[in-house]
Amino acid sequence: MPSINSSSDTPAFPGDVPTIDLPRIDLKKLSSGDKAESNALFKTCTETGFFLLDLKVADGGNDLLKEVEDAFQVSKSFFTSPEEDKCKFPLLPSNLGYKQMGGTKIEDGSPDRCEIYGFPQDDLLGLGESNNRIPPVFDSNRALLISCLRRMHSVAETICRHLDAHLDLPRDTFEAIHSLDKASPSSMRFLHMPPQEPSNLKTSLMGHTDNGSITVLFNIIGGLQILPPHSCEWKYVRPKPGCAIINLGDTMVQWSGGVLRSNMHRVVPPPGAQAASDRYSLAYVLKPPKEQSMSRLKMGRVIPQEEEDFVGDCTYGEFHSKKAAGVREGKNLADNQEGKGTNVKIQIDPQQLVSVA
Ligand SMILES: O=C(O)CCC(=O)C(=O)O
Ligand SMILES: [Fe+2]
Repeated sequence: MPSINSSSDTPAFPGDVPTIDLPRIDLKKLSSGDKAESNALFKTCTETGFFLLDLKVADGGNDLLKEVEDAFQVSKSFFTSPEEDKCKFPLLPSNLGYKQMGGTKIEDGSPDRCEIYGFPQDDLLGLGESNNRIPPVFDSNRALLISCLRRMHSVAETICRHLDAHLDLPRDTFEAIHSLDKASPSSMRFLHMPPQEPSNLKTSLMGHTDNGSITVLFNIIGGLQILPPHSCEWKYVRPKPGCAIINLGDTMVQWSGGVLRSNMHRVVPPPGAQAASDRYSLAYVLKPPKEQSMSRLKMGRVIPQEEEDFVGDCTYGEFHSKKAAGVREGKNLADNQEGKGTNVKIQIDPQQLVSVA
């Protein structure tokens, strides 16, 4: 397994593929309230909703990187176990559990090239009803996963604090919504994409916007692509050792009345020499409780109040089901939900849109 801290044991990411130059925000500076770093964070959250977060020198940053590396090993043990064993933990209606390779479709209606295990946060933290059956390899590594989850949640909280300030919201607005004390559908998502047959390369995970609030993503091998605002050309994100990739999800667009952005992204086979590598990723998907309202926040001087809410007054739980139903009906639900960066209608086949996280 390649290292998340250095690129020396990973085949090189090629220099000749189109990449997006995401800003690199320093967690240490954010944590100490650095103004310029905070402004850079807010700018990218309104433009693409994506950025790299440098963890290396932040307090606890290296501990998190080490734990993520260990968590990758745990997921590798799970994904390399026999299919019949993995299938004993099937996908639940909440999208948690094991999604087999090919369990969803890609743009052309063919099966995806990605297997996923979603570990519910509530189960890890002992909140709500915990009648989930957890695969033994994840179950026996709970201490590691809980520590890793708490660190990723704390990273998301730091981002929440800066967004509160820039949106002129009362302190702790987003933090309180996402408190670890409340039951929520948040999860740790482990993904595995094996190398593909070079003569038959297809999208591994189709285009989507994340339907939570903030995703803290770790990957080592390339393949993640973003469709930048006002563009029809997918661009690769070049993984940077020591950094997480952060992206905002749909709730942030709703609550901010479109000031923040949740951007379309997908995963394709790794480029160049990386194509022969197994690709593992870990996404901490921070979500609000199911009963949380999705209406835009009627506070502060930044969130526009004059327009209609995109999704009307509904709870997060209802929003989640509506989005999934819309996708089933073939409705393009991304074009008015991505936020400020969008002023052209993106032409995407509705079949490409799926609520994956
Ligand atoms: O594997 C990746 O790099 C991205 C995964 C992703 O977009 C997701 O889990 O929602
Ligand atoms: Fe995603």
